[in-house]
Amino acid sequence: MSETTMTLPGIVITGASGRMGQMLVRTVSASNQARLVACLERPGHAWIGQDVGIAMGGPVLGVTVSDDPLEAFSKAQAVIDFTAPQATVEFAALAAQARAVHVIGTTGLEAAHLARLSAAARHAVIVRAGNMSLGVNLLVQLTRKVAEALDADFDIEVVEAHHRHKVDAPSGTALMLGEAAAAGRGVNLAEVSDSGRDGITGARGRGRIGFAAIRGGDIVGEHDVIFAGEGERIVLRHVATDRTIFARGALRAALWGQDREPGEYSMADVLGL
Ligand SMILES: NC(=O)C1=CN([C@@H]2O[C@H](COP(=O)(O)OP(=O)(O)OC[C@H]3O[C@@H](n4cnc5c(N)ncnc54)[C@H](OP(=O)(O)O)[C@@H]3O)[C@@H](O)[C@H]2O)C=CC1
Ligand SMILES: O=C(O)C1=N[C@H](C(=O)O)C[C@H](O)C1
Repeated sequence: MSETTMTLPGIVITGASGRMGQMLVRTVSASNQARLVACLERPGHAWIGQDVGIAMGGPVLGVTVSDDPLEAFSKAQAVIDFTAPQATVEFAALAAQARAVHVIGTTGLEAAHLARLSAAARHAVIVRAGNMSLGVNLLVQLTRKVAEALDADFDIEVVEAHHRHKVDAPSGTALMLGEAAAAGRGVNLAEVSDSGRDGITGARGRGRIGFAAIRGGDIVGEHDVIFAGEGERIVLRHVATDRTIFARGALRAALWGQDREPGEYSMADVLGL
């Protein structure tokens, strides 16, 4: 490794065998702005002890998959984490201890998880977003603007579609879009949210923000924000066709977070939106 390469920020990928984990390993190892320094999986995982490139069915990458986060984080400047809520809060405490930037793509986080992330962010930088793509983060801004411009004569519905393996609903992106719509309207999402309608639900309430989720096949991620009025309808849409958009966003966040003050940041901060 050259001296210049050694000075690049070192990145750890958690959940390296996952759909996003593998995409992140490819993106970081191909980057000339960062170094892949460690890959993590849980104890007992079949990949532990193997070279991550070989485990992925490709060429040797020179990084052995480990189950020791503390040791991995101690040699890194950033941790990119697309795993599951419980794992993410545990990684946040360890990343803060190591003063490594923690980029969190994990969705399905509840209030108790978010409180633990806020505690960790007192000591280190956390960048978290339910969607790390440029397109969705622009869509969030557009949603807020359209919601600001229209009154409650326009019903707002967020419809999302994902692959059959997704475990949380509404998606993290749908919630970001719902929050943006609520902010545009000057209301609190928790007070107007309708999700999972089924049976005799009664007529739609004025001013509610609805969510619907589709799960099937290999859909990467699709989101519509519908503003439905009398005689017209506005639909804002984002369609993801390749997970590299999320991985590129996450790497950008990891680089952006270097030398920032401890705290909680979003992709809107990273992208300057
Ligand atoms: N913000 C964004 O832009 C995006 C966010 N996501 C989110 O990222 C997350 C992961 O998605 P995806 O890659 O599709 O999921 P996968 O299930 O494919 O991958 C998750 C990985 O995390 C590992 N993991 C889960 N729990 C633990 C744990 N307790 N300790 C260590 N490792 C653990 C899994 O290991 P094991 O198999 O052993 O359970 C697996 O390797 C989801 O929350 C998803 O919504 C996804 C795409 C974009
Ligand atoms: O689980 C996924 O796959 C995705 N999750 C994120 C979400 O919950 O919105 C982002 C993207 O849509 C893919």
